[in-house]
Amino acid sequence: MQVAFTKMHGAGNDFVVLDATRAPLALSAAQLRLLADRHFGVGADQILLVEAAPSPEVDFGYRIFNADGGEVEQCGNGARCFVAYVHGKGLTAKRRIRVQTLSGLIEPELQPDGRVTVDMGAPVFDLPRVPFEAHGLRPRQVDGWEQWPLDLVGATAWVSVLSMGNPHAVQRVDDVDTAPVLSHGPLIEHHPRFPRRVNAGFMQIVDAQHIRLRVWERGAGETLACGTGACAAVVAGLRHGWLQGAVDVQTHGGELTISWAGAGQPVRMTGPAAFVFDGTIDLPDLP
Ligand SMILES: N[C@H](CCC[C@H](N)C(=O)O)C(=O)O
Repeated sequence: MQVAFTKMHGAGNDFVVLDATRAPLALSAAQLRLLADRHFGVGADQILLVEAAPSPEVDFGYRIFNADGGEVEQCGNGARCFVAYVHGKGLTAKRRIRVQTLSGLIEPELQPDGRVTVDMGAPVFDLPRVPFEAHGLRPRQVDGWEQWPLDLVGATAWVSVLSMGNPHAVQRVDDVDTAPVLSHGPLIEHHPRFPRRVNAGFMQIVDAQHIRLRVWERGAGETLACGTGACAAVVAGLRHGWLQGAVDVQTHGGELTISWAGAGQPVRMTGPAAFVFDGTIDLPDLP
């Protein structure tokens, strides 16, 4: 099957974007994994599907699949690329669009300087909705908010737990360059307390308005940037009282700016979105 695609990235978090607005596109998990494969396919952290509006209240549908082929609820860097894609490809003349995802409505907006701002919706702290199974665990209160102990092999990670539509476990570290991202990241991702797995964030507080962040992503491994991970880290830092106001998040792939006005309010993320190339791939039928 010939599949046309566009390769994009948001701060180095890279995507294969597929236009399914004119005809539905049903790919198997094996086909999605092949598309994301950096040796046998195109290569990407996630596959983004652009779909026709599922209801009159929104402009488009937006589906996200990790490199492992699993569908997920939200992708922040992808949301910025999404609006750049639909505007750049002439699918809309709007610069602010309403997009339906599995986890709800988001509103990305193209800014005059080419960066994109996204209303990512409000964070969720209700542990069963993350989901996180806390029964039998005793949290510790750190400054303004709780952290939960995760028993890893021979170590305990104390994490702040929340959802940005997708699950996040954020821990504070002294130096992201020496943080155990590659060793502890997969252990946290697959920890039994997270029945749908989890994205593992490692946050270094530089000052009240600057952090450095690395994220081991569910279904993709360490990425150069994670938009929802940046939102989750800043929300955790604000709740703990370590951060204030709009926060610049430095990742290996670039810089994001995140702000949150508090409980029940949406998180706003601003950052880049880049086109890389268009292509087609002859995708084999893989069940
Ligand atoms: N790996 C994530 C999905 C992609 C999120 C990330 N690429 C972003 O920019 O938010 C998950 O399984 O929830």
